[in-house]
Amino acid sequence: MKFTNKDVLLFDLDGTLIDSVPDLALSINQMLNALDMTPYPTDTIRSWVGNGAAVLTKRALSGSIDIDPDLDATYVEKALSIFLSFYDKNVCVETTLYPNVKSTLESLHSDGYRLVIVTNKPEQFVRPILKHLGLNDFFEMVVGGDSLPKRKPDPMQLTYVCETLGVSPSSCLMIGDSKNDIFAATAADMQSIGLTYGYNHGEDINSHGASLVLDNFAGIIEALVPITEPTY
Ligand SMILES: O=C(O)COP(=O)(O)O
Ligand SMILES: [Mg+2]
Repeated sequence: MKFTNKDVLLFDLDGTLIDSVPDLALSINQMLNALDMTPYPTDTIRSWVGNGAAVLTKRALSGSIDIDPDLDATYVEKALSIFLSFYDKNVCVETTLYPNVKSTLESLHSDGYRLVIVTNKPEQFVRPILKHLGLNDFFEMVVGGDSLPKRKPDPMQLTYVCETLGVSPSSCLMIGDSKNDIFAATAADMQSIGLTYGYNHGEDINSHGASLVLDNFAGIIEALVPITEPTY
């Protein structure tokens, strides 16, 4: 599978560019500890990541990916604000880049692709993490999970990128580790690449209809037919 005529590459963040679970798990467990609740193993928390901070908090309070419908809204608000304040202090302590991410983004950027982050993570954390890991200058735009009324798997963030940059969905490619990324791309009429090494709630990324599935981030370069200068 090769992609042609792609100008804009939309990247998911957590589970795609960065392994942020160590810092997320630490902050979730600090929050649970502050509320006198039992902490969870990192692997359990990993399977809850991908739908934004509020959903992660509700899953942690429920002790399950399936949110307890009887959670008290005021209690959730309090827990979320505790989680966010702990995460704010530990946003990039043990977070790492996945293999080949930096070199691949560098190459795509210098080849003239326009690079955008579309994440469900709250926007306030995104640029600080990108700066810390030396990726910030590659991205001309960041859309967070709280930047708009809806987030992935809704297509709103992706459509917003198209409108803001003045491009059509057919000239964009969404790249992510979770079904939320693939479903959002499909709903926005965009092609997509799924990456196998991320979180995806323990599910197989092959089963969600991605245009292509890759094991290695560096494979993105080979999957793209290079943008060529117009010939006169
Ligand atoms: O739920 C999160 O915060 C992670 O979001 P992402 O995988 O869309 O970057
Ligand atoms: Mg992700």
